[in-house]
Amino acid sequence: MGYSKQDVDYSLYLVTDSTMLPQGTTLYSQVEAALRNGVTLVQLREKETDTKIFIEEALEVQKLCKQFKVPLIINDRIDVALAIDADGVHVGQDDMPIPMVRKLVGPQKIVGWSVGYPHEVDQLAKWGPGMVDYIGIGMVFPTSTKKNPKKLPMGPLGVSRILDTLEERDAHWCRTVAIGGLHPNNIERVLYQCTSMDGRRSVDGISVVSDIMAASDAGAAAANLRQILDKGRYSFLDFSLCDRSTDRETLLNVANHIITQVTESRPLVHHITNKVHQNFGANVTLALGSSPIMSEIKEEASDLANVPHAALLLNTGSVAPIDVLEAAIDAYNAHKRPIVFDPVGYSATATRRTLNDTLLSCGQFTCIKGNSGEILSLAGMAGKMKGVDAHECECGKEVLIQATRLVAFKFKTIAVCSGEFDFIADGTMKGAYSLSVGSKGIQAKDLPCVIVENGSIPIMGDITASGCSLGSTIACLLGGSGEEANVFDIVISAVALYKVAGKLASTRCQGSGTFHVQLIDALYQLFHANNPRSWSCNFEKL
Ligand SMILES: Cc1nc(C(=O)O)sc1CCOP(=O)(O)O
Ligand SMILES: C=C1C=NC(C(F)(F)F)=NC1=N
Repeated sequence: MGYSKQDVDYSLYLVTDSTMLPQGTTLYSQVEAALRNGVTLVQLREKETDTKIFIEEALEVQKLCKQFKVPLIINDRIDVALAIDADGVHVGQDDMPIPMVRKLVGPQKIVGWSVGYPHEVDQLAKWGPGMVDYIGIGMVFPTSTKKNPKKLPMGPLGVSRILDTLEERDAHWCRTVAIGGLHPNNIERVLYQCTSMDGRRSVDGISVVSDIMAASDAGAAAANLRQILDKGRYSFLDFSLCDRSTDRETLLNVANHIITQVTESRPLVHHITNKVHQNFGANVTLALGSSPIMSEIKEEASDLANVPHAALLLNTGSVAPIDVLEAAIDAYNAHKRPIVFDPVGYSATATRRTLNDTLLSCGQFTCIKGNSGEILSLAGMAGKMKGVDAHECECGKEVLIQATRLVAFKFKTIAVCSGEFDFIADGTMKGAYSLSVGSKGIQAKDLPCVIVENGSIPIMGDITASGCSLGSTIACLLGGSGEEANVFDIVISAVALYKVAGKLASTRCQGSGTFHVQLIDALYQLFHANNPRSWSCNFEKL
């Protein structure tokens, strides 16, 4: 190998499989086309091939790799790797133990290991730098390529957890690739979402089998993956994620402009929400000059996402089947339209936690909004909760600010923690992602955060769907905004509008029944007056 192990480029790692070759292609034609179009590392993985043929294939593939100066890794078969003097080997958890592999291949060869759990990183760290050079983190998404998988898909959150463990164990020498069900429709999201909490690590590359090996045009498939890797920006919205300073003056101007745009565009706000919220959410949406639709029909999700200015409010108090929710997330992500996610009762029960975790791993949300209990749980700070109900969470502002920033960072989203004080943090990083270096040192504590408050409104907690309808309000403003708007400003404007309306309604109502009606009136009046300068709430920019 004419280069040192440190120089290996893990960015686009092809793992071969001869059982899925399309008509008219061969193992060699697919590998060569892939090498010609940006693959930087090749692993020969032929689980069903006899040794003699495997050796012949390995020697042929080795010639191709040498032509393109790309290292060749042999999967599992240490004997074959030694026989042809390959550049390295990759072994799984049930294959030959790593220390034995290292002893056989010597210090110069690349040794890769399949890792699916943090405890396997603990072992790798114990062995130290001379053993494992890189790990394949998988499987990220479901895949039919790996027969009898022993692991469940871990999702982007699972990848981030492995990256965190590498950082915690200071395994700085170890490189990483993600693998499992990776395709053009989800790779940007993996690169964007999978960063360690210390801001220092993201995966060094992605590894694919079927996206290239089963492609009728392997060169085009590889080139497409290459451009995704080099792009460095996940544009999950068709409007900008540009940064904007949110001082009060600017913000009030922006709020006025956003409301004007909503008025002109009358956004379609697609609610998938719980039965209690449906009627009230529809009336809040209408009061805000927007058009509500409550649809839980899987087949129409794509048509609705395609309607100009559509936005999705996904409130997991809904009892819609999970495949409907996942289809809606896919549709709105595919159409680059905003999704507001309200993980109602997150972690209150194991069922809800599992449902919410599944949804969190299957898409990119523009905004995640919850009460303090939900946000603390999402942040992994549930220990700070006193009870599951928001009112009982008497933890201080500092803790809630920290939790809101952690949720924003973990999910690369605009996180909203609603309560007497509303906390809003921007973790979108303007959609930027980089291989290897994570968020370039930016951590949750560094994220922009704004506090909106307007005095306490106790009666807000005495009506149904008051929190859920903040979600409707955020979705209306996100749906109606134009391409130059900034998502952080839009969400802050929506939170402020809702807070001012709540306060106004609480001074006019005679009880919780009229509060409901007064809240809709206040939203209607504030929206149509469109005079944010008159809004009484305070902003604090941290
Ligand atoms: C070889 C392999 N290892 C996995 C793991 O999770 O360790 S998943 C996998 C197959 C990945 O194939 P595709 O890119 O076609 O989904
Ligand atoms: C099972 C595997 C898991 N990961 C990888 C790679 F991505 F290449 F590291 N290769 C494998 N064969």
